[in-house]
Amino acid sequence: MSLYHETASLLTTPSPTGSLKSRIYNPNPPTKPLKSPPAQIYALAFESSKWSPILKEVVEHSQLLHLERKLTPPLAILLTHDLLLAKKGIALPASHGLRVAVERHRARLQAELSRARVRRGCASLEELRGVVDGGVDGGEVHPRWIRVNGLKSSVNEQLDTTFRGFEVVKDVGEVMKAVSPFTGKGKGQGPRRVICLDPHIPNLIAASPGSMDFTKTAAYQTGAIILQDKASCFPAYLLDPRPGDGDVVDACSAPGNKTTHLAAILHERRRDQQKILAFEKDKRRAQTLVKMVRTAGSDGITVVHPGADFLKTDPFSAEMSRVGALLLDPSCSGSGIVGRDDTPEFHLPEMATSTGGGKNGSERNSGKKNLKRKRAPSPPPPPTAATVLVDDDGTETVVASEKALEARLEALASFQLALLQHALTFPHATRVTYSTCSIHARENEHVVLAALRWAKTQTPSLNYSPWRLLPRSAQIRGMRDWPVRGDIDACEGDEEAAQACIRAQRGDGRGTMGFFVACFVRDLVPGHTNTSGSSGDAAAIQGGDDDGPYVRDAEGRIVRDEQGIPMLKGSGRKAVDLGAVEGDVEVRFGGDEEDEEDGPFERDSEGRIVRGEDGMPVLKGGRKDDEEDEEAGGEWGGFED
Ligand SMILES: C[S@@+](CC[C@H](N)C(=O)[O-])C[C@H]1O[C@@H](n2cnc3c(N)ncnc32)[C@H](O)[C@@H]1O
Repeated sequence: MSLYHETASLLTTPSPTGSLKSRIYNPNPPTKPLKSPPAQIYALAFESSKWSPILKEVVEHSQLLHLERKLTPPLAILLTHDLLLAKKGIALPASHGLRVAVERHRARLQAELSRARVRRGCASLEELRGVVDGGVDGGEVHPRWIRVNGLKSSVNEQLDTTFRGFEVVKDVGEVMKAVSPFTGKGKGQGPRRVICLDPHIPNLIAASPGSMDFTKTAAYQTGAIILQDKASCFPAYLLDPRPGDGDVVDACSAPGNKTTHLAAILHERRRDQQKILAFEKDKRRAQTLVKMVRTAGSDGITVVHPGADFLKTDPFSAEMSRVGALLLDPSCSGSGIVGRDDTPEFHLPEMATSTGGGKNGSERNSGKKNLKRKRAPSPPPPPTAATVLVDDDGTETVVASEKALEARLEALASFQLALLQHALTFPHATRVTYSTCSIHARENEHVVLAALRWAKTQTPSLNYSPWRLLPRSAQIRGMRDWPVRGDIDACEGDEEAAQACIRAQRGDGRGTMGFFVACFVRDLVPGHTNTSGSSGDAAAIQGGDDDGPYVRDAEGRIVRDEQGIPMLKGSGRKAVDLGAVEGDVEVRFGGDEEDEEDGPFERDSEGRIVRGEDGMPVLKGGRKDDEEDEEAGGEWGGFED
């Protein structure tokens, strides 16, 4: 059986179980071994399915099935695909009957493809490829998310170069609507090139699918832009590493989207003295990570540990002694990933069409022989989550029943919990994000709650308060504003925990993949020293960092002792001895910062206090702190930075 017959039979199996990949590589129940290379069958099946809405028109309008009686509808699509779109053409000997049957209609098929392209308003085949790759034909409309890499470029620079000529619209809904060379407004006008700047994640842009093949741009090839789903940007942004956090661990790093995002965040906040320690267990994937880190220009601040199992790291080793924040994004079921388990529908040409054939064509098509020809089986229904799991490392597991799915999720959840527990044992860590691209509560809220329960008894520390979830109100602004939160039932009715958890859902109009993230935090107990961030502390003591010289808790509030005295970073000293003079500390009069959600001072979008040119904090309402001091006339209100 040829490659084409095997692929046709695979694509037309009635009621298939599992995704296309699993049916080729790991069929359940087992089928006869394939004669053609599985990778070749997969590529042909996937690509032809993707193009099949267009190829269906080409085959129908060219009358191919009526002119070549030995072709079946699936064979016609597969062979036409390779003839018109594959680099090497039809993979059969030149004299093979099927190849000859299709090649003799090359000109006619080519002309029909050009017509189909023009009908879609595309000026070139490349443009049409962009539309098809963007999932417009048959797939779910999903924007192309592009993160501008602050280590290499800026949003303004990219707007002037890569996105020159793009229309800037106000939200992602408009971006998603702009894909309509087939439907709606853009019909017949070619794909509109539309972008919007994301309101939640800095430096993130959503572009209309099919507007451009960004992988071919100089910006992508030089690491100035990175293609990364919006939801996948949540963990590094939510982790929000601060100067006092010292080094940051990325526990499960490859391919490196979040590692490079962390690096960009540290760089933008001028925290290059902090290092990222990136672990990746899989050696092959670690190579991709190394490449990505280099291309993104993050190699200066990232130490990659290729082939290293995070579970085997010693949190008490010298290398880890400065680690104050960890990002944990372990392997998961991948159930939230867009386009992973969705094989595009395989569209088949109609047998008895007269389209484009005129009267003669219809008459010719009505012959007895034609009527006898077997009807093509209907296209396979898409696989369901209950039949296949494609994890985010690309591993597929066919699960034949709900019970098997449960067992698989259970196994993943225990592995995820073990990694999370390990992260929570780092002696100087005060922030840990846990994320998955899974939609299952079993891998998300349940793991988080189990880790919190475990941490209460297993990680007691004299230096730190117990681990807790960073509440929504204390999250960095974009994350606080993001409306999709954790599942309240999965959080056992705990509204606060559900609000602290962040979810993203596929297909809800916000243009993201399915995702989950939560941040664990704990505070340094007053009087104790966090030794994790010596570099950050040094800067803080000299007054050189951006959140002042005092120890702050995970929510940015100044930590005070029982008498209300702020603790100085690094030294564990009190900021001032009440019996002594104010000296080098700044004394603030007026309301206590804890009276308000984020204190009395103006803060920027990242929660940092805004200061005037002289370095004085600007009070809400526009006055500087020293002006307030004079006006307040000496009423004691504690210290502020
Ligand atoms: C979800 S992917 C990480 C994606 C990555 N954070 C990104 O944004 O590009 C999970 C990765 O964790 C790796 N991994 C799994 N178990 C690990 C372990 N025990 N230690 C280190 N890496 C591990 C897998 O090989 C896989 O590359």
